[in-house]
Amino acid sequence: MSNIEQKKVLIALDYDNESAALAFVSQLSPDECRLKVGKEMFTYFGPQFVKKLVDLGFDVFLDLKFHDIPNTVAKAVTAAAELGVWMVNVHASGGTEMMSKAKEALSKYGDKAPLLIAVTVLTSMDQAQLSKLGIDKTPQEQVLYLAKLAKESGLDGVVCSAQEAETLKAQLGNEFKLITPGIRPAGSDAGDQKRIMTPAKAIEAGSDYLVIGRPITKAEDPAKALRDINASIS
Ligand SMILES: O=C(O)c1cc(=O)[nH]c(=O)n1[C@@H]1O[C@H](COP(=O)(O)O)[C@@H](O)[C@H]1O
Repeated sequence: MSNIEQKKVLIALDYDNESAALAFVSQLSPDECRLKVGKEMFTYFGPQFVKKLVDLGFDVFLDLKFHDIPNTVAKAVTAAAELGVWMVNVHASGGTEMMSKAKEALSKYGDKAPLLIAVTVLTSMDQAQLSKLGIDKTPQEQVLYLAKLAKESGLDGVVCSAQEAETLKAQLGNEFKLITPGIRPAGSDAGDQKRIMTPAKAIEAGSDYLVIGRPITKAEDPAKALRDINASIS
């Protein structure tokens, strides 16, 4: 298995304890996965924690899902680029002006700019949840609609569920990256995730990267859980 194939897994480091997170990370190699830092760890441990992971040689996805006015988001993604992260995200529902301004702000980093990704419809949402927000489309239709806006705005890809991956690849092309959370190996607990798929099926459907948290971090042997998932998608 090549390193490129092995690095399709982005592990969601959703810990409330920095030492526990770092002890877990010490069992991993930057050749076998990338790491995602989200709102919980960033709020507890801040940019210093992100820097530690970057300094250990990991590609870091800073998952703060920025959603604000264009000026604020452009400055926030600039701060992410200064941290040296590999990927950063915004909510597509922040609009095309917000997304374009964020992309423009990263242009000065050239090859070193983080990938800029838009969240479409959260994988914890289903049709009933969308209807409650007054959105009359199916999750699939809404994801496609927002992903088209993200592409028009110059973004590098979207976060969606693997259930939409096939349609998005067909409509938006192979270069447009699909980052898919809601990944559950067969038999594992879905938890709060609604639109789920197994790692192998997600890759088959066209996912470029799999975001996986609890099925790895809460496993009895997390390093083995990662190895098993990598083996299942090789
Ligand atoms: O942007 C994300 O990473 C994200 C988007 C989304 O639609 N759904 C989603 O679950 N996520 C993140 O992906 C991770 C999934 O973790 P697990 O459900 O534990 O595998 C969490 O850190 C979520 O914040």
